[in-house]
Amino acid sequence: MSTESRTGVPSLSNVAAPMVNQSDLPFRLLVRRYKTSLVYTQMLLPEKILNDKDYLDFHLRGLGEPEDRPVVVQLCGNDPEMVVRAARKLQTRCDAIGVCTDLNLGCPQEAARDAHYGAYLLGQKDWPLVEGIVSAMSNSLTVPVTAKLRLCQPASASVHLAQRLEHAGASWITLHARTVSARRRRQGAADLEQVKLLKEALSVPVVSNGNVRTWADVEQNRAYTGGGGIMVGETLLGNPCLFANTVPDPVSISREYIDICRERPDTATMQTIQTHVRHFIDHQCGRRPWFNKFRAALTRCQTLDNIEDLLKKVQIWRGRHVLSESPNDAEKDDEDGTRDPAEEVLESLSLLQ
Ligand SMILES: Cc1cc2nc3c(=O)[nH]c(=O)nc-3n(C[C@H](O)[C@H](O)[C@H](O)COP(=O)(O)O)c2cc1C
Repeated sequence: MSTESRTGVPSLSNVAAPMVNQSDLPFRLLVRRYKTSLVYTQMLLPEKILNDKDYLDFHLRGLGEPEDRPVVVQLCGNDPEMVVRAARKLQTRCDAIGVCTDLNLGCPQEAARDAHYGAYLLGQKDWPLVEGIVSAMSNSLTVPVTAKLRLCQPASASVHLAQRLEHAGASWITLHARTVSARRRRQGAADLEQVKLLKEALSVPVVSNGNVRTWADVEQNRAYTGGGGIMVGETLLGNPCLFANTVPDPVSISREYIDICRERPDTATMQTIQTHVRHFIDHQCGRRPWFNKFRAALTRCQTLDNIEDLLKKVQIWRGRHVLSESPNDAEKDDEDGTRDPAEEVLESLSLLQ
């Protein structure tokens, strides 16, 4: 069945993945400008949605406004009743609610393991619980319910879990086709054969996720897995224009993101904004000799104005690098005593050392 013909299911063709601290409203709005058809929020904690007003207010700010549609709110958790209660608070602000059985990253990885949610619900003994969550949600909510899985172990078991979730009411399934134990977390190729098998076995749409680095990967992934949706995480952080098959100027895209942050105050923390800008610049300039200096200065920025001043400096560094014969010349230029206005502004703010 095509995604378009299924009532209530948004277009799943080009999907921005849920990313803790990185799926903020300004980033969601940015990727939408560049042919991302559907955007997830970061994984939200039901208990905090229900009991922590500041947390709720922060994540509700701007959520589901007309420019932020279609959006999927992702919830984690292992208590069906609590997940449903939290989802009820959010369902008028989104187009679907997703359950996360795919969390395997840094610190939250330990949180997920300790609190027993995310990828730690993929073991067979927990399948009835995951089924119970999906079924409780699909019986109680007015919006479609969806689930995002990592590969089970053995990988072939993923099809059985996904079939059970389809019967429990999931309107589509996303498969991040790597296993939880994949050593370097999100590195390594995704097992697209498993995505293909899942598509053959399910009648609901399947979204393929994992290891897309370029537009060519998007096309190859779609062709190999038999068409349909592609979800991208890390690469969109560096290149938010991936789905438009464009590589943006890193300074321009940083400024565009910052402009959105100004238009939507208090929807992203300073740390989130710094991380986005670092990814944008890193994507194309991570090997430049000045990158570490930039990175250190970025962490010292305290305001959007500070970051914009730093971006002026980046433009100058990049210009020197492009004009210079070797990358080292850019460093030499930097040390030859030549002054420029942006540098003076930054030094007065103690952003450069
Ligand atoms: C910074 C970061 C935060 C993430 N947070 C979440 C999350 O909240 N929920 C989730 O299901 N997956 C999360 N993931 C996993 C991604 O959604 C995605 O499944 C994974 O990165 C693989 O896709 P990729 O290879 O395109 O990055 C996160 C990934 C990154 C890089």
